[in-house]
Amino acid sequence: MTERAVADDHALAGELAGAAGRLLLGVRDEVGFADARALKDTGDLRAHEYLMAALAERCPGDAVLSEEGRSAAAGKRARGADRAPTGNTADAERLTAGRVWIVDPLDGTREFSEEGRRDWAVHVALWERLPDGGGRLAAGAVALPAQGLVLRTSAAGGALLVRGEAGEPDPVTSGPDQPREVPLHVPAPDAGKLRIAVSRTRPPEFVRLMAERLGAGGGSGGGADGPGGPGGSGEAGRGVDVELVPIGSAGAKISAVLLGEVDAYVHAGGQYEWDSAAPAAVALAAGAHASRIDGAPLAYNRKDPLLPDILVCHPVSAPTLLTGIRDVGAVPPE
Ligand SMILES: Nc1ncnc2c1ncn2[C@@H]1O[C@H](COP(=O)(O)O)[C@@H](OP(=O)(O)O)[C@H]1O
Ligand SMILES: [Mg+2]
Repeated sequence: MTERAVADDHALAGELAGAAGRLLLGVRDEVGFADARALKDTGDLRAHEYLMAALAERCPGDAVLSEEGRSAAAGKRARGADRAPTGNTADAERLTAGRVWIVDPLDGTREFSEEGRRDWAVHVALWERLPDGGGRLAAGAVALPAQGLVLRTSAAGGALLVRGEAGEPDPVTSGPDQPREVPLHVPAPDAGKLRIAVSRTRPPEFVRLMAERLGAGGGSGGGADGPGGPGGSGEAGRGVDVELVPIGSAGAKISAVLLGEVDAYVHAGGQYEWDSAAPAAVALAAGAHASRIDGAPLAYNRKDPLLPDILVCHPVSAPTLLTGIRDVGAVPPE
């Protein structure tokens, strides 16, 4: 039986993601931007080691699956490191564990190494085994250190936006008269418009095709919101004004959906459980739709952590997007 070392896993996820985020801001200051490889390696390793040590101390007995913990098995060390990173819980143990922390110590490593970019994140999620043998994301937090924000699940149910936890509070959005913690609900899109976040470096080709089709009023119109698009009038032939917005980091893109900066995130072609576990936990708690691009639920703590595609949006947009994705032939075969 796993010993529960904390009363509130949600607050702990937020605290650890925020602290790792502050540490990463310090690494940016210390290492600088002249050698991008050195900055990426140092950031990955330091945030990973911090989270591994903090989870071992605060939640002894829980299993951990971290992006950087894989390198330990391969005996890989970051440049300048005197040893390989602390390893993940062995697969045999993780796959029978009751509680598994799924963490990405630095998501959007490329953007972290580019001066001035704010689209990188720290992901901390908790997966919990259910009595029926299945599992669910029980808690999650995404820190956006360069934006001074943490988005996390709440013990009361729902999600919270916490300002100033991961870094300096943004002076535009935070001040003495602004509450530090506010409930977070995914906003509905404007009628007839869809801003879709895509990878800066690996945008799936089908998203552009889908945008063109939706813009031309195409699609099989299977969505509950009709062929006019999310919140649209549903008049046949009227297109949705689709804009593709390149953003780095899965966590930053899903946060952008929850903060109303974009309306959806669509990705395919490759990704792992740590890239989406924490942001998906927060998104679902904030009332968003989060699924595979064929509409199937996202499943975590599998033997193979590959989880190559994802759709996150307001539930009102999900039928249009799932239909649009299917119509351009992007749904992978079973
Ligand atoms: N085709 C692919 N294969 C493997 N990982 C991918 C991928 N596309 C995106 N990712 C991972 O998903 C995260 C977000 O990517 P992007 O910024 O391109 O949207 C990145 O995580 P890391 O930065 O932790 O490596 C990236 O490595
Ligand atoms: Mg990642």
